[in-house]
Amino acid sequence: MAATGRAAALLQPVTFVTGNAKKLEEVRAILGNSIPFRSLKLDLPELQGEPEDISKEKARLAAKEVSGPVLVEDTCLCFNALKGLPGPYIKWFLQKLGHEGLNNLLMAYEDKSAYALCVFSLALGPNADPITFLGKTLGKIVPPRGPNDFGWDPIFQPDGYDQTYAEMPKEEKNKISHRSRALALVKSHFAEAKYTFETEPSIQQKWMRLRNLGLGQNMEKNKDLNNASAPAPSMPLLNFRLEQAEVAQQWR
Ligand SMILES: O=c1nc[nH]c2c1ncn2[C@H]1C[C@H](O)[C@@H](COP(=O)(O)OP(=O)(O)OP(=O)(O)O)O1
Ligand SMILES: [Mg+2]
Repeated sequence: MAATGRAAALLQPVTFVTGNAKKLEEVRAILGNSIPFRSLKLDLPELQGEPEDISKEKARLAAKEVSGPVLVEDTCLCFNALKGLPGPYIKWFLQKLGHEGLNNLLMAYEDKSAYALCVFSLALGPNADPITFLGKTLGKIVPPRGPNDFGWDPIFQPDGYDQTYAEMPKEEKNKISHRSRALALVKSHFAEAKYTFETEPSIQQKWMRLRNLGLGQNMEKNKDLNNASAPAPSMPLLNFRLEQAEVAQQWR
């Protein structure tokens, strides 16, 4: 299902899959109501390799898990003196070395410059080729300053600012961050592609219509599955929804 010419109809809203609550918080704040999405907390296995390949593979795995359209992202912190490392491995470097250890990695170098890189991948379904969106913010690595509530924020000071990401008000970080720059491209893509979404309430309305027409015998027992607050759909639920949507189509 490629986004060419005609608007693609997505059965479900896009699911943003991440195991990181702080990422989700920022994505929510940055996207607002611009793209209808829901979230699923899942720590996906990550391939080793180039950031774009890691992100794309995450999207493929996520789309299989969700059986629908997904958005994922992979974040890198790249030190220029180390030719881009730790890059996508920053999570493990941070976990093992902490902020001080990351600073120490650069002790032998004068060049403390670094960049934060965010690679979002959108997969429209389990068999679709993911599309990537890159956002980059240049800065430098400094001894930690500010609240320690999100990863390496206290040691990254973006160029042109005298505060670290951690010291900045959230809205300020979200204006210039690697994540917001990548999401600006995601937003433009959605605006251009004009995807249409089969939203939960409309599925529910169709279900009500079918039930009123006496076609809902098998659906009564699945009623709770159609609750909009139900957890993200598993394969059987998606099939069930598909059937419903298809049957509903005939009765439009
Ligand atoms: O804006 C950020 N400011 C500070 N730290 C950040 C930021 N964004 C990601 N991070 C941290 C989280 C993780 O330690 C590593 C990226 O690893 P990464 O695999 O992308 O994130 P994750 O495993 O926590 O969540 P996910 O389930 O989406 O893969 O950098
Ligand atoms: Mg991860």
